[in-house]
Amino acid sequence: MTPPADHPALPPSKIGVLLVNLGTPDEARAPAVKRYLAEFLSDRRVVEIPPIAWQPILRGIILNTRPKKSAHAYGQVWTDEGSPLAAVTRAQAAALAGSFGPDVLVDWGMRYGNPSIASRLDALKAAGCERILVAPLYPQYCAATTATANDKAFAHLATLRWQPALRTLPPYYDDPAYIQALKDSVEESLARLEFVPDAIVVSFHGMPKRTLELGDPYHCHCQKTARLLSDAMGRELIVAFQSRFGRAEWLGPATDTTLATLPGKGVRKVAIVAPGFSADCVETLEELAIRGRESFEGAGGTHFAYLPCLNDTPGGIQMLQTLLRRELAGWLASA
Ligand SMILES: C=CC1=C(C)c2cc3[nH]c(cc4nc(cc5[nH]c(cc1n2)c(C)c5CCC(=O)O)C(CCC(=O)O)=C4C)c(C)c3C=C
Ligand SMILES: [Fe+2]
Ligand SMILES: [Fe+2]
Repeated sequence: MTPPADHPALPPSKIGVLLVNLGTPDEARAPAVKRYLAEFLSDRRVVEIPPIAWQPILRGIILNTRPKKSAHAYGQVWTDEGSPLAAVTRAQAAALAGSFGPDVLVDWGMRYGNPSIASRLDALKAAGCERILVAPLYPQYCAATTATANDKAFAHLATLRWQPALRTLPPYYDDPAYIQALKDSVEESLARLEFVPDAIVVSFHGMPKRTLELGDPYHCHCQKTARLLSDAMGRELIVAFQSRFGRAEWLGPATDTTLATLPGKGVRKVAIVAPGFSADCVETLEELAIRGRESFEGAGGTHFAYLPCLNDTPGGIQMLQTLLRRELAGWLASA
């Protein structure tokens, strides 16, 4: 039956999957980094200082000093496909395309910068997706990452007259598929090394300690991931937290201090892995693989290896397929 003119025909109903990661500058140059940091560090889920006190510090000091330093760090890891974080997230979406059948479209977006969550939700909706699974790619829940990604998606829905149905991917810090993928990836990377490490450091992104006291489960999620990985591998792992920012106390022990003290304790060969990052990025490739190595070797370490994230490896993609298929199951069954 032909619909009346004021009710245009819609494309057939589809399902969308939107992979979401943190975000990254458009270029490895200070002005682009400044734009990105201004948006990121103005998020009240990330910096929980009242704006009246924080914005003068951010605009008056941090955005005048940090972009240049960070742009240098980005410059050291930038690729032909752009920022590693964007390149890997794009590759993950491409590798997942078609995994769930022809009626499930897979796209990707960033919480800060481009492509924005709003623009990709609009694109999925325009392509006929009436149901969208938003998948923040953070294994460990944190209000500063998972919650703010979901907030942003729902805030965009608040602007729409005709909303798609939305669901979100829960954290997967203890999911057997995630732990198995990590174990396989770490063991494959270790097998390729030309040395046997005395110790393996597991480095998670840090957070202000106060967030743990306020009830954020992030620290517990990180510890559980590390314990399960340690059990699966049958060996001890050293847990540490990286990327400290600002003057407040952060979760510890700090990765840089840990790396600098290990040689003094007889650990001269080390491997380091960052299971909280679903994609390699400036925090892993520059902070760990470059500066971490400098700290360790500067303190007398002789062998250092950074083990890559799951990224778009076959094992990483298979793990994402398992997690996403589980969330899509109800929708696929009713399609
Ligand atoms: C208050 C500051 C910050 C908090 C809190 C924070 C939490 C947090 N971040 C990630 C993951 C990533 N962070 C990345 C970069 C990055 N993080 C901060 C600050 C905080 N992060 C800054 C200032 C930067 C930019 C780089 C720099 O200037 O040092 C990235 C990489 C982005 C990229 O472009 O490659 C990721 C990923 C998590 C998981 C987390 C809390 C659990
Ligand atoms: Fe961060
Ligand atoms: Fe960093």
